[in-house]
Amino acid sequence: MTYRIGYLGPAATFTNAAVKRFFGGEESIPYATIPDCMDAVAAREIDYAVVPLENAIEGSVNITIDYLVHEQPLAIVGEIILPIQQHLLVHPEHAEVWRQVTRVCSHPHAIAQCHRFLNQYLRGVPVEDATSTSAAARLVKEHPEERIAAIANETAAEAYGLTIVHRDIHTHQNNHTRFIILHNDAGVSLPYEEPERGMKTTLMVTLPADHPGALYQVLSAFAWRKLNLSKIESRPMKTGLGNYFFLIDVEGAYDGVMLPGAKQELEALGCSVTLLGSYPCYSLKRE
Ligand SMILES: O=C(O)C(=O)C[C@]1(C(=O)O)C=C[C@@H](O)C=C1
Repeated sequence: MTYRIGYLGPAATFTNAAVKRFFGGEESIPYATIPDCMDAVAAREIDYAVVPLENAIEGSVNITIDYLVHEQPLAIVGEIILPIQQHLLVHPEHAEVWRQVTRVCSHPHAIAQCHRFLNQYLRGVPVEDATSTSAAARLVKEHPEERIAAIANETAAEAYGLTIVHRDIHTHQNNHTRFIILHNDAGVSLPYEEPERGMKTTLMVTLPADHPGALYQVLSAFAWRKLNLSKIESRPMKTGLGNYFFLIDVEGAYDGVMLPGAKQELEALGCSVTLLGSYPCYSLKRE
């Protein structure tokens, strides 16, 4: 059976690279935005959506977290980590004069990953957001009459016939992005090899009321069970200033007694706890 995998398009985004390398020969379908891609899973147009969640330099992709929590409650069924290399691309006609570009376009997360380069080499040049890195590359291809640069990957340069005029322009070299695989059914397991990075569980926790030590109590439910947290992040509930939920990543699968026990303890304290997924974690190597 072939699966249909949705990703943030057009072709040659980093998300597309993660899908191609992880899902191999499955059918992949581009969507213009992350929410579109998630809605398509909910509507059962596709089997899985792959969306970016966090970058090593720029941090969380808030739209992914917020849409998952507030709008489209899909299950996280897998994680893929991909090495990220950002390059500066221009139309071949402008390769010699790339320092004279009049604007730089890319996905906001990619722009943020390259601030040092932009400050050093293209200070003062207007920077414009695109829906993805490859959407920016496509724009450059479609407007040879304008001197536009895109920040994107090598595959985008090939796909849109652009010249890479500066390689590896991301500010910190150890650049990686975490992508999550979303599905309608939390019970589905990925039909792939054993994950080399083991299992992880993501919980969304809201506190009953703000009081001294509330977060400490939450953390202690994990601490005395020796459950290792790999990430904790607060995001606004969007119900008013000062109201937050916490996203907590715990090493290990949601099985046995420890993690379900921690969830029960938090609920006994009056917290609301939602299991967003318990899933295998894969890492792709630099090609
Ligand atoms: O625009 C792309 O190429 C994407 O796949 C999106 C995205 C992101 O949202 O973080 C993915 C990886 C990189 O960190 C930069 C951009």
